[in-house]
Amino acid sequence: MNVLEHEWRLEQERVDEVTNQMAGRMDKLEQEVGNVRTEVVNIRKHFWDDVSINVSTHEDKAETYSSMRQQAEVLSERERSYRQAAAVLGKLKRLIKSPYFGRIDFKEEGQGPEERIYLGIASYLSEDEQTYLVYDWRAPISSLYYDYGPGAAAFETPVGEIKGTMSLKRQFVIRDRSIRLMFDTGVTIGDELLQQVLSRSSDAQMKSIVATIQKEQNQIIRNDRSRMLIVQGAAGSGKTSAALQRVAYLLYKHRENLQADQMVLFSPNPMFNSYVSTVLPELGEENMQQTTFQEYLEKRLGGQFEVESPFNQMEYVLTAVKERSYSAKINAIRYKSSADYLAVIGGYKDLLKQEGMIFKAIRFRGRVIAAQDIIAEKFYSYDSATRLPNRIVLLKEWLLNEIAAFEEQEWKEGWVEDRMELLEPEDYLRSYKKLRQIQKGKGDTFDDFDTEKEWLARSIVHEELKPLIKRVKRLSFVDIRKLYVQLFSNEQLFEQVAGIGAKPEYWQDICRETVALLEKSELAYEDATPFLYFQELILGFQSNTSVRHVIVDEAQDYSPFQLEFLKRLFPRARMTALGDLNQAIYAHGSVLSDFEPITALYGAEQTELIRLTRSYRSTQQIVEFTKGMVPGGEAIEPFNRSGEKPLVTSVLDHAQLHARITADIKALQISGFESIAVICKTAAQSKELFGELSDKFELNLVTQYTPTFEKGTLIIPAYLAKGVEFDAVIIYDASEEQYNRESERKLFYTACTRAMHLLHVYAVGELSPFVLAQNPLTYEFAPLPIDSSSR
Ligand SMILES: Nc1ncnc2c1ncn2[C@@H]1O[C@H](COP(=O)(O)OP(=O)(O)OP(=O)(O)O)[C@@H](O)[C@H]1O
Repeated sequence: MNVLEHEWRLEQERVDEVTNQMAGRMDKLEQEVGNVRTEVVNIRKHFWDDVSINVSTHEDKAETYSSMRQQAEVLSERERSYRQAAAVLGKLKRLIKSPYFGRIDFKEEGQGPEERIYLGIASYLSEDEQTYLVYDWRAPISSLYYDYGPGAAAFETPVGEIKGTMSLKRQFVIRDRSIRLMFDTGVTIGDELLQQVLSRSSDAQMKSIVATIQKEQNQIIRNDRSRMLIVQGAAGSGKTSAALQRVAYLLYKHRENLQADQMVLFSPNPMFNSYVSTVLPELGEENMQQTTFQEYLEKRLGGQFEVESPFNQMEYVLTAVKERSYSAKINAIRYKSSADYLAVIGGYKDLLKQEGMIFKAIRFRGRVIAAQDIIAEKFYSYDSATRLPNRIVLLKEWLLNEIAAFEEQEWKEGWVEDRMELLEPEDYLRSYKKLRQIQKGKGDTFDDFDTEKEWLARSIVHEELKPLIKRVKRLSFVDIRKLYVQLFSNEQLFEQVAGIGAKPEYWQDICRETVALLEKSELAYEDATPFLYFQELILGFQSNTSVRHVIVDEAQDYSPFQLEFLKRLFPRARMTALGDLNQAIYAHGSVLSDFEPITALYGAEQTELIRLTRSYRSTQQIVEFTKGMVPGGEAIEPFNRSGEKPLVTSVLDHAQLHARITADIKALQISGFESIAVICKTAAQSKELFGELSDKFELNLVTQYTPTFEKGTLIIPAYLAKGVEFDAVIIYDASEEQYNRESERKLFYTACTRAMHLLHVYAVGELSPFVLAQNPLTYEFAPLPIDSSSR
């Protein structure tokens, strides 16, 4: 038997020993969980049997109360034990099949013997609770595994750095309690293991990467210093993966005072949310909150406006190039997402402190309770040093008093009497009964016809005024919409806050379009965040102080407005912003194209930037082909995993394109590719292609409303494929006509970088310059067929 075989046998013996112990503990726990469950059920069933109820005297009442409390405490203690035992059992069920994935032998400088440390997804102690048989991958000592190879090594603990020497680093793949693979590794965590992991086929759900976290990713996961952590990473470099393991790490490190629902992930679309939702549960943690920025905007503005979705905006940007209003729209999008416009909104708010607020008159049945100018006058009579939102609150109180004073008189009006006569007998009776109850409480008698009539009249007025009072309480007397419109309809005002010459190109068109949409109660996507931001500056920010950590994926697609908004919305949270400049596909450009706005959010001293340049998703051949498409791409390093070169095929027309793609999909399915995506440029193109191909095989069309990510063959617009990956990618039409403008470069790059193992690019006619510019050695080329009979 050679050394390796001998070692393998010893390790398997240990696996057997540890998992046998686990099995023993699970048996005990299962029994315990069963017993506690029965107890809980019994206590609930007989709760009142053991409580002595006697309320005759004061003492008896106190005794009854204390006996009830005791019983409730017993119940909640038992429920707690049940939950705890069930959680441990759940953890063991996950651990037993694959108790650990790594081992390091480490000797601390100047301290006792060398220690063997085994790492798994959770820690596991020996029966006597003295020895860690498995360390949680998030324990301080576990970082040795990710940061060092054999040799001098050190790790941070809450009490300082511990130095020592690592003599062995070993990796395992254990399935069903048996070692399937075992490697002794160098500094990078086992290329062999990573090779294995990365050559798997893609999945409908993202996988955890704890066994193969790379050193630079570990820096992201364990970074707990900065208020803002920015990760700029190449496509497929593991930004999302690192962020999710980071959530798990933070939940572990701060388990005493951080819960999963205090962390929020902002994703690019709902489908992505479903794609990543299993990673944390796989690691034994509860999921964090997940949302999209659009969902938040809908929640806040959906009642007032029809808010355009970012995908509809994107569809317009990609398809309407030839429309007359196109350039104006693009300029509007850019300007309204810019730091300049953010400053304009801030300046406008400052101006409104002094003058210019617009209110809606408070009217009731056509009569004015408080006129616009009176409200404005009242507003500006408050101390100008008081913040706008506080002045609005004072104004609200004043208006409510005005309404109350109005109500005091209104019941005498003729319409009330008319209304009373129309009351149905049941309504009358109900009011009468209610009134009697109230009178009884006051100790008065109620027998006077006039009092009854007055009361009834007052209650009619009060009911009628309720909706108005509600609107005032919601502060809808502030005419935010008109105030916002002013910026685009009052040139002098705009110049006053923005300065002369600050207007973007196509200003007149932008103004016309903005006003027209708002009048129809529609809000373009580029206006939605500025509008909400402006509203909150005036009415006060709604903030969520319980959230402690915000993770923004695809942060390059967020405007400075949106980031500023998130900062204000979660004032007590730290932020992790993950992005890739080269995937900034929205027309408003990218915050990360210039780190300024994002760094400025919390200031340079509270901000850290980590770059990831190694790409893990795609084969070396795919990375070599795609990296040349984007500026700075030369810094992207492929992981050493080999595959076929991307295949670029030119076809004559769409009929031929469809025939080729159909044949390609069939061949890929036969070769066993489980997830195949045909990536189109737009939703419109995807829908059309789906119409062409859907009767040929099982096919799914992904739209902005698709809630979950499925395996199989699908058609998807490029911008919805962000963040996800497929075994094989077919680019629908990489022709010059489709991908030519500079703004389409990043979209094309994003589409191509979704491929893990295989990339096939088709084009009708002339190839896109983004393909032509690549080194011809990085791809295979099938030129235009001369003979169209090959169709
Ligand atoms: N350390 C790792 N071990 C194993 N797999 C990894 C590792 N890092 C990344 N991967 C894999 O690489 C792929 C890409 O990872 P991920 O989606 O997190 O990258 P990303 O940077 O967010 O990509 P993109 O910006 O292109 O959406 C995933 O399949 C992920 O599981």
